[in-house]
Amino acid sequence: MTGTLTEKILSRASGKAVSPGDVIEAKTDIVAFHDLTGYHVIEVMEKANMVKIFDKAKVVVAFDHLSPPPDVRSAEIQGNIRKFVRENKLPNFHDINVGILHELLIENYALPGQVIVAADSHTTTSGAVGAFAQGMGASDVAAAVITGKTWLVVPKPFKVNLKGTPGEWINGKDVALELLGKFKADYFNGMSIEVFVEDPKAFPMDYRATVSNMGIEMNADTLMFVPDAETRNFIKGMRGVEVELITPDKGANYEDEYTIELNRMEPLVAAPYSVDNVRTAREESKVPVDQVYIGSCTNGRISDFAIASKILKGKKVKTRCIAIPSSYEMFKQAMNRGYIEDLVNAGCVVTYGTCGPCLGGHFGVAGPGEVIVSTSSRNFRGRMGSNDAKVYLSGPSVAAASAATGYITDPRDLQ
Ligand SMILES: CC(C)[C@H](C(=O)O)[C@@H](O)C(=O)O
Ligand code: SF4
Repeated sequence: MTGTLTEKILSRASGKAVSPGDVIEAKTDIVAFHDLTGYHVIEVMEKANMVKIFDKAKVVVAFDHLSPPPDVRSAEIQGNIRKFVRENKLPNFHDINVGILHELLIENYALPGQVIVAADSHTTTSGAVGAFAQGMGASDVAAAVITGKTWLVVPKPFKVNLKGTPGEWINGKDVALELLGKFKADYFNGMSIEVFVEDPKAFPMDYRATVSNMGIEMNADTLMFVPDAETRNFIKGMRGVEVELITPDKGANYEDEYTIELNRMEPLVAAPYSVDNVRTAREESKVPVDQVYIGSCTNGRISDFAIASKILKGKKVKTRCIAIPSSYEMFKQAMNRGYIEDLVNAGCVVTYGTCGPCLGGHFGVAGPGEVIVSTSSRNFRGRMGSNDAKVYLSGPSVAAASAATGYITDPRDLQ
């Protein structure tokens, strides 16, 4: 039998040949939670009187949402989780100085062919390295922490082909927005998206992580890039290990497929209040902007900072601009390459490794009536603060260009 990537991974994890629609019990390779949901995961385990852990090495905990704690309640929650981590001797714990969970999973843990579940919807991000990664609620994650297993409905596979090479200002976000604009936010419900990249070098891991991250905005169960030379090089570069690549069989069956010609793409935005309200940045070029946010587990990686610094170096921002690399590692890389200095000199406020303004938590919450251009994942009403704020999602090139001019700006139109 020929299998898709989804079928091959889930067959391995469940110990039997699977097909779309099957309800299966799958072994989990990594189970993870963060401060905000970890609180509930632990509560579920304690209430059930089942505080045991299937494999301590396979549980990952990171502080990112309430981090560093903006209030007493958040500090208390983090304190309780630290205690749980200490008492259960969990080795893979990342306190406030490491970064956003999904970024840490890609940098340090996720491998092609794994099944990863975590108590956060953007767990799909690990699909970038070819893992079947799905976000789940706290109870399901608690069950996986205890048993090392989870139940799943095998999704229907959909194939996306990325052809050619993206232009200078195009990034993974534009591909995600293109898919959202074309198919809308609920089309991929019950499906897994498998992305085939024609030229592995043309679409690097950072871009892949952005697209996989937004897989959940497309309502897909997961969004995986078929592992290739880029996957191998990325993991070797980050962790010094060689990985085995798992790939779909030739002739595997997909529900449908869609091809994107990368060289024909233009910088896109998602206008308020929906991720699939997609337009070109040029169509929105009259909109004045109050604040720009460059960061989050969607677009806070080194290539995002490279683009932002290329645009803002030597300029002064005309909006408030907040820039947050998604992890300490990304911060250090951006610092060593001079990007942090460029952004600070341009007038940006920079910190690292927190969800911060992405979900209106802290570090730059949107005020009433304000217009925000953000590289993060969601733009529904109230997402980044006030219900009356308007959030436009974009990639880093449009975000940085908009900070430079004070209006939504396609970087090709910068003087
Ligand atoms: C708080 C958490 C449960 C949530 C998620 O699951 O995605 C958050 O990370 C988000 O991006 O909205
Ligand atoms: S950065 Fe935003 S999208 Fe990512 S986990 Fe944090 S709140 Fe969710």
